[in-house]
Amino acid sequence: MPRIAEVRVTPILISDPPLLNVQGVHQPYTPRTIVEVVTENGAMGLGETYGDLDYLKLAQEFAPSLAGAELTVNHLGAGLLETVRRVDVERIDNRVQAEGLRGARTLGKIAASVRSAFEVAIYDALGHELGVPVHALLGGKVRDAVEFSGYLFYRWAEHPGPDEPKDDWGAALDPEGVVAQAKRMAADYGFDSFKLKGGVFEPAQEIAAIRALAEAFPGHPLRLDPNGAWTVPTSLEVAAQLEDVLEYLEDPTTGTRNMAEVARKTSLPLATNMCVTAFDDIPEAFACDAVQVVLSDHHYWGGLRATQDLAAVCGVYGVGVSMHSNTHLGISLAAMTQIAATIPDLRYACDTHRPWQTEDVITEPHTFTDGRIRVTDAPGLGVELDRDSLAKLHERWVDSDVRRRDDLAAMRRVNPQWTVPTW
Ligand SMILES: O=C([O-])C(=O)C[C@H](O)[C@@H](O)C(=O)[O-]
Ligand SMILES: [Mg+2]
Repeated sequence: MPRIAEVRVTPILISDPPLLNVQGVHQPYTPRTIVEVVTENGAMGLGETYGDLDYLKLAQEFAPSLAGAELTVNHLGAGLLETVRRVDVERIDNRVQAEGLRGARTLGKIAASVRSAFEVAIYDALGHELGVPVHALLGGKVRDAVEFSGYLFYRWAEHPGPDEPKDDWGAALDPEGVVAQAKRMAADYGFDSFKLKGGVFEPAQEIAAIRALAEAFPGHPLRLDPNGAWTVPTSLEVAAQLEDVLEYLEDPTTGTRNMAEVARKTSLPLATNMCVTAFDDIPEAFACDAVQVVLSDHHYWGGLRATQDLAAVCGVYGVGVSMHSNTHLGISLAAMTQIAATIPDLRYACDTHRPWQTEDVITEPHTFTDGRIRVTDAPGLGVELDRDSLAKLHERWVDSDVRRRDDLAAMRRVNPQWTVPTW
């Protein structure tokens, strides 16, 4: 087996538009961590994960231990566990508000997210060593293209501060704005299905937005995701009103018990990237049929093989599997596409934030045809690092004091009284 010669971990800050969710609003810049694994033969592999300070610290502490190791992935778990024990957990910052959008915040999930960046980078490097795509290393693709869904957000036209990044999407704060956004996504990317990020306005307003989408796109699969903003009665009320047009309802409420109660009383499937977010969550949630679709995030599920394991477990229980997304760049999108290509029973189009990103660290950001990304057979992930861009985005990180994503703090810049709402 070739050995790893060098590992580099680079924190960056990327521009992010003012997208609204139940926590608040995306900050102008959000952190990501980029991992490079270089083999003794000069092959290189890339990985990407969350960039909040605790993830970064763990990645930085773990990286040196890989120098000289074999280019394989099975030793990653044990090595990382050792690092987790060594890192002073007290120093790990515990106030990351964005975590509320992806379920419980646990050290296990943080470690899994860090592991995933190294796992992906090792598979990428191995693919380059062997001249085969990552999907071949994972058993082979079962489809030539992966379908994605248009991820719609209520949003402001601009961030509130001067000299903050801008884009040309404009505001979307009512049903008309949401439909206009969906039309542009359909025209530019060919998406067939749409997910609206809810939990922003009163449920009645979000029901009206979904109704407007159903009218503009008759028969197209629609989803609504308020990130657990609703009580059980509100969830049931919304479900009753949208039963005829939603493909699934995503995390209407929080907690296994509440989700199970909603699931028992609606015919709509419930999807989640908040209720079942780790293997430990599965026994209880599946036993009470709390969720019908698990939306994986290969970062916090622990990597590409873990995502395949998740799909296998879901298959046994008749639970659907698909993918949620979080502000990501092209390395993670390449990884998502490669892993999605290997999962036989992928019944739903995956989420992606790609249309919202104006920057990337790969030389050729992905394009969509008919809402799909072609599964490349090029070696590794099939993407190339844009060194200039990485350096520029790292410099931004060095010059800034933003060290975590914090949608609540970003909203409080505009509304100091802001608290996370529940309906
Ligand atoms: O499906 C989800 O809940 C997400 O994609 C989580 C994200 O963080 C989303 O809420 C966002 O970008 O605001
Ligand atoms: Mg979600």
